[in-house]
Amino acid sequence: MAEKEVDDIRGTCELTANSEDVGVTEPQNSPEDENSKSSSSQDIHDLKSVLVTSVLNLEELDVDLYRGTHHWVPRTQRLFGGQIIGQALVAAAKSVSDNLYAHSLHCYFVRAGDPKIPVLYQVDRTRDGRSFTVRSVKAIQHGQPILICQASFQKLQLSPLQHQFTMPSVPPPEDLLTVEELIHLHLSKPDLAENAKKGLNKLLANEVPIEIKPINPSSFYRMTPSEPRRLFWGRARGYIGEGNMKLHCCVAAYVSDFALLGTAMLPYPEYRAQFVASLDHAMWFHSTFRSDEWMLYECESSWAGSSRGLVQGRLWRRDGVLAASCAQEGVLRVKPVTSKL
Ligand SMILES: CC(C)(COP(=O)(O)OP(=O)(O)OC[C@H]1O[C@@H](n2cnc3c(N)ncnc32)[C@H](O)[C@@H]1OP(=O)(O)O)[C@@H](O)C(=O)NCCC(=O)NCCSC(=O)CCCCC(=O)O
Repeated sequence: MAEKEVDDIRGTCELTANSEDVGVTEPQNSPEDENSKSSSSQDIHDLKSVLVTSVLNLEELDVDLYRGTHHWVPRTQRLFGGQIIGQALVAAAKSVSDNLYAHSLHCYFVRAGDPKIPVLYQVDRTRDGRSFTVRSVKAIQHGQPILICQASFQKLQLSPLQHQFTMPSVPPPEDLLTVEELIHLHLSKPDLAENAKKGLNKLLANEVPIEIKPINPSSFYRMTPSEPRRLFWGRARGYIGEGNMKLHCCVAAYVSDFALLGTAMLPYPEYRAQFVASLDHAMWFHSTFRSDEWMLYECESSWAGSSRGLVQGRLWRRDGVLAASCAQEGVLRVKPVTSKL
């Protein structure tokens, strides 16, 4: 395996990070949750997800002021964007009443997050309306904002207007391998270089709180040039349970930053990332879902240029209901694979 391939697997795997009662969405035109668990997957869900016991479990310091810590930090040594978004949504949701559900959020990542210290979340109660309520959250480190986020919440309101795209047809998660199983497959190759083995073994030691099953592993890992589109099944590792949609939205916000921006690099395997970071992230919640059950994440990039890339994501329940959509722009500074610089 080439060094770049290990790097790409590492880049993708490392971008899953680390969070009890949160405070975010509910059934908007919600069909029944048909995402029932298969008995074969039950055993690995016996342990509560570290996402709910740790990362999304913020400490309340004062009114509308919270502190979040990190469970996992990517190799880049800057905080995982999904963690900051998920924690910001938890903080926002804590100041809204139980009959309000998150329907959208809009964030800018203005500075890199420092993994050595916790993050403070300061909530501003921007507006409380009859139907919609808006919160602004500043994530702060070293006295300066690292993320600014607006989140909007709505009372449950039904409507006769309902449509959605159709979910792509893909093999079910039961027929696919997890990232860890794929790594084991690579490790079993007799001609694998020692440094590649070392890199892959390090990856296996990572405690990534999300389980991933790529639909097409070779394009997922940029082994061949492909259209800027990436599909994978994903779910929170461990048990979360049904009932708390607020929490599931925060977990989904966390997951939504995973492997999204890298989609814009899929057509260019001859380049490797030199500096890749998300600049902004928006998300819309459409329906009830369980983030600890398999959901299809469909990522596509509509544009790249000017050292930036634009990507869109759709999160599907396995019964075909569109649960959430997101969009993100990021910095993409690259260098040729052959470059030693
Ligand atoms: C750094 C951000 C994006 C702002 O950039 P800029 O305005 O350029 O800030 P500076 O502080 O002036 O520079 C930072 C750094 O970059 C170098 N730089 C600047 N311009 C250029 C250039 N044209 N060419 C080359 N290098 C340039 C500059 O010299 C500095 O280098 P250094 O001195 O070595 O530090 C800023 O807004 C920011 O950091 N925002 C936070 C972004 C973030 O942390 N996002 C969340 C994490 S990323 C993530 O979790 C998702 C990744 C997904 C990847 C995937 O899906 O595969």
